Amino acid sequence: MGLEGVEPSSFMADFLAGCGGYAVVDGGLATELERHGQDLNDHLWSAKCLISFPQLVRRVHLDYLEAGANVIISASYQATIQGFEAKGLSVEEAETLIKRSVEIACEAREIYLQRCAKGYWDFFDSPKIDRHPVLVAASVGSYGAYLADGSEYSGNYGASMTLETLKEFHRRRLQILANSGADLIAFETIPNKLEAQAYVELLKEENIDIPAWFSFSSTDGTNVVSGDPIIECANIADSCSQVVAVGINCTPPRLIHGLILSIRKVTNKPVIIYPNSGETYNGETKQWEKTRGETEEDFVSYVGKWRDAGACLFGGCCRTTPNTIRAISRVLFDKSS
Ligand code: MET
Ligand SMILES: [Zn+2]
Repeated sequence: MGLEGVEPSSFMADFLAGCGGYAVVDGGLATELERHGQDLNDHLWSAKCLISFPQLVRRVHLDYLEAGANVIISASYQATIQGFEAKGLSVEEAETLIKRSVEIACEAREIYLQRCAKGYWDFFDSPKIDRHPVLVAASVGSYGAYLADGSEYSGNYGASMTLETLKEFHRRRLQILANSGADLIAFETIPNKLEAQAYVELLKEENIDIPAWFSFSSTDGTNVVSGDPIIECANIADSCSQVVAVGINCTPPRLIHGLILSIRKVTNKPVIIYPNSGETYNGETKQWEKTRGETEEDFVSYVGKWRDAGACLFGGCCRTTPNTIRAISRVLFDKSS
């Protein structure tokens, strides 16, 4: 199926065509930094690494590119001016770090493309990789991700939360990311309708001139984490002409198929999915817990089914690794090695 029946904007259509019909998105960033030994048990999460170990952030982006990713997502998910200020940084320093997150991803792309041009990989006898188009997506995490109090996974911001408050929270970072050299904005792990609406209005009010994707998360396969129906959320994304893909991230693989079908009922925009490993994050203990024993093999065995259901962009979220991405790439492009 793939692109059949889908009318993406020319931006996404051209990109997908250049990738061979489907695109591979990277895998978990913060959890991969943790796997490399970083202690990110902090309100800033992956953004902490922008300060303490930017070379590692670049290395992980590069690992994902080598694994076959066509899209890498910047380490700005939890990088907010308000969060950096709370750590004692000035507004100027915070803004520089947010911009830097995209620059680091662009540097990784540059290194990768240079290596491809030089045939570096053949020389080192690494798995052969084709030169492929690469986009840098600037990550925007939710207000709940900034709060780092679990509301990222409940979508519950309290009765007094308003659209205007959310817009003001996100406005400045979005302006910075839109002018950072990123190809598009990745609004990730959106937990409720209100925040999706805030993003739509901000894209318009701020005349953001790069495209965006909207990606929601779910724990029941029908609603996003707040309980708002995925269909209503996808409708909001569909209403915005700058949105070039709509989908799901940081959600267990077993729920993805049904969610793709729901999203496709209300939009013809390309569907993006990048599930987590199937483990569950416990906000209190701040640990990932095994749930139904989903393994990497299970994850990858779903990919063909997700493609048949109409998804066009495939990657991984928390606790997935470059190995997951390599396997997705093999399934999609039928690579023998
Ligand atoms: C909680 S979802 C996190 C998404 C982010 N792009 C990351 O991988 O770190
Ligand atoms: Zn995640």
